[in-house]
Amino acid sequence: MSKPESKVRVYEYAKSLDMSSKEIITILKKLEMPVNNHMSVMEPEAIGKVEQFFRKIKSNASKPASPSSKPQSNGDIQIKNSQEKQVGMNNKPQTPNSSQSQSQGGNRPQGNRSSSSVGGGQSRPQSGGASRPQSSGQGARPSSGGQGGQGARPGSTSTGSQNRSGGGASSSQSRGPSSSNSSYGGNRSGGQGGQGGNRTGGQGGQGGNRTGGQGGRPGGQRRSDDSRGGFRGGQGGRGGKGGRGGNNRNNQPPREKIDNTPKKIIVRGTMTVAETAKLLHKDASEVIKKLIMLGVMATINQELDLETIQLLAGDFGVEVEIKIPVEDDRFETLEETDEEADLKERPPVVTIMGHVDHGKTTLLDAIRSTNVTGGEAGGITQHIGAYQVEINNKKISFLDTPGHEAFTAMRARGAQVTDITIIVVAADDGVMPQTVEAVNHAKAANLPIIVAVNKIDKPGADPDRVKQELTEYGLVPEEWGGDTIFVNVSAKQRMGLEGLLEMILLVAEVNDYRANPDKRARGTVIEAELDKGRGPVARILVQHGTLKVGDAFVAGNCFGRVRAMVNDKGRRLKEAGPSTPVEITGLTEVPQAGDPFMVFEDERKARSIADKRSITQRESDMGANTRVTLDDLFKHIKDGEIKDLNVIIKGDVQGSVEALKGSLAKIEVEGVRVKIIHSGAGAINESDIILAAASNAIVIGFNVRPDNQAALTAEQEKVDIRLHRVIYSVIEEIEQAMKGMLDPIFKETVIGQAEVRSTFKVTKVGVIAGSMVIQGKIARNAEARLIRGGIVVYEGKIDSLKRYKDDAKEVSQGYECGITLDYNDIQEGDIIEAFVMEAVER
Ligand SMILES: Nc1nc2c(ncn2[C@@H]2O[C@H](COP(=O)(O)OP(=O)(O)OP(=O)(O)O)[C@@H](O)[C@H]2O)c(=O)[nH]1
Repeated sequence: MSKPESKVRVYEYAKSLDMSSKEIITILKKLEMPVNNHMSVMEPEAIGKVEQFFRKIKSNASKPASPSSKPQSNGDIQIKNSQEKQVGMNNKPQTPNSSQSQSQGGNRPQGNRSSSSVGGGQSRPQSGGASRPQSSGQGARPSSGGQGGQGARPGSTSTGSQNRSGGGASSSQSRGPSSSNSSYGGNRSGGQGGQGGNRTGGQGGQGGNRTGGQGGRPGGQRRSDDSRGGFRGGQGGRGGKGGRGGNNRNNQPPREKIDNTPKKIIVRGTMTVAETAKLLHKDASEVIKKLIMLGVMATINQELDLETIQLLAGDFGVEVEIKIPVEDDRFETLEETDEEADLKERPPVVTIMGHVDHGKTTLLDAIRSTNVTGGEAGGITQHIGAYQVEINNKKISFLDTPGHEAFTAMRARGAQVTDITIIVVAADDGVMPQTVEAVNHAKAANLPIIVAVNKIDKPGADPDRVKQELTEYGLVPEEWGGDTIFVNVSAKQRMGLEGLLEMILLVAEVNDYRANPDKRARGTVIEAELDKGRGPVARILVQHGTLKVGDAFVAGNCFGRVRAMVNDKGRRLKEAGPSTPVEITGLTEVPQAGDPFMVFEDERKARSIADKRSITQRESDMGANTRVTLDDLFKHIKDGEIKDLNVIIKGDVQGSVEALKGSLAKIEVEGVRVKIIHSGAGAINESDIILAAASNAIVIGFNVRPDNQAALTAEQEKVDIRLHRVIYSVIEEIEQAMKGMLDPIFKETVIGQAEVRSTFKVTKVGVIAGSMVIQGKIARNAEARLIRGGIVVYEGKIDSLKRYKDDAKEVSQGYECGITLDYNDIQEGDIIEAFVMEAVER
């Protein structure tokens, strides 16, 4: 049988190697072997040479894997044939076939057991070789097994070659024959087989060989497979099929492929080509080919998107079910419902706000230092953005960053970390603008408010006046029939602090703050920074579940694994439950304050979610704004998204603010009402913008302008600011917007600002403002407004613009100029803002 089998046609041989006939013909021609076309018969010699050629390539390649890939496959058919022959031939003598035989030799390996038994005895050579096999080192190395794989195909040979060397000795002893065979890689392989598979070999000479091929694989065990599939086996993986190998001998049809393609696969996200192939039960090379046919050039490690995976699977006739946990990458919106029984009481989280210098920091420090719990005394307190105190065996967590801007900025990012707010008001100073802002920020967040009337130790302290003033803002003390808790304290003298803490506990009790500690942790980043020594550090408030060292997590668009965790006393923790502030290391990047934090099952998952989040964020950054603007107000109203139009009003004087509030309250448009969430006199500041952003509000400026920072933040946060000088026009604009009837309008574009450095009175001309252009440019034909302390004191045309004595068309930033307006009350320090009106499409 050997003979017939040894005759293989080019196309068969090519097919067995997963190659094209053309490629084989090219190789044969290169090797100067006679060949006409794909039907040409390949004599053993030709096959041997081709295999040798592959072997050579292989041994030159640093990585055995790649080249082999194809070749190996060859093994399949051909080899089988060869094997079969081999079997028949077992005897080494047959060198001729050897080429194949060798290959087969490799194949045979499998023979070990089964076959071996058969031929075993006969093939001494190998057997011989075989025996030592292991010893042979190379073959021996299990790894060689891998090689064995290669061995299978051409590779096998190569292996073989090594083997030999390795087994050299042995082989040599084993006998020349094999060596002679060795001329073909195969032989050697046999030889090696000896070594590798040897053991097997031990039994049957040939067995040995075959083994050889795979032999590599220590496989004594695998033998079973091996036994069959020689080559394929060798080639790895396919070993399975190899099984047939065994049969081969019986001349069964060379390869009948068992189609184990799944009917359906479940896809949970993007996958690499290798992963997809595995899922489809296909060789990566097969998948890559298919992809090429689909017009996708991909490498084995390339990530395939869902669409491509679907296409690909469809091409293999496999149904795809996509199961992507969508909510995972927007985990902050994930609403987890816990069983009532799993909820345990948790400490309240408190934020302190108030007007500048009213004592927020002093109060925070006082509370912290007077309430170090016994167990933790002596710990070095450190700033981690929040801290916990204990009173009456109950804990309270304080956020350490006082100020409503920080609070609202977090809220604007979607973070709801606070349960209770404390508004600090100095008893000697009373309610000030930022007190009102703080109250409105707390109210906008729907949080309970406790008023701490501070500095009661001061001589001019008048707590009742504070109470009185706050009633105007809806905070009425209990003793006056309201429901707001007022506590008199002196942060400096540490008076009244316990009372304050007790009140916090009371509010907490009433509101019954609870969380489930027995699940994966979720929380919010309070602060984060890059520490030179420790890398990115994040201060987290755990809000649900329990965070443990070693947990993989996502924070914003960053991910990591909790390497170390310390609390505010500098103590290392292994785990942290709800309402606990902790500082963690183990992040890959620095997240932002307000970023949501959540634990995931492993780092891989965390990474993929972080990646998805950053992509989504980039997309939304590029996309349209999500804030309400007057221009699209009507659409929101129609869509039922808006029932209250949140508005912040800033005016030049309290009187005009009140007038405007009254007029806006009267606007009636079906189903919608104007809700003023904050108002005050003075320029529009950053705090207003942040509040607007957090509350989806528009800002109305009445005779005031945004300060620079506010303008910048408004642009970033896409907050709609409407500036007016006539109450009527405000009302009309809002009303029209609510009805969806805003006319196309002219939009004002500020082109520059100049600061008045000195003024000169010139008869008949008026006051000349000697100014420095501090931003943009001032143009002669632009309109101008004069701003003093954020308030617009005049608006009109620019009368004249001069550089030295000459009229100028425009003057750019960094240059001085003289400006006259049709208005003479110009003062040093005033800002002249130049603007033009441009028609904009709605
Ligand atoms: N007499 C007296 N002085 C106090 C009290 N609390 C704070 N102060 C003083 O008031 C000043 C301002 O206190 P801070 O705690 O810095 O005020 P703050 O509200 O944190 O100020 P900003 O951080 O600037 O917003 C400091 O000089 C404190 O010593 C108090 O209860 N009594």
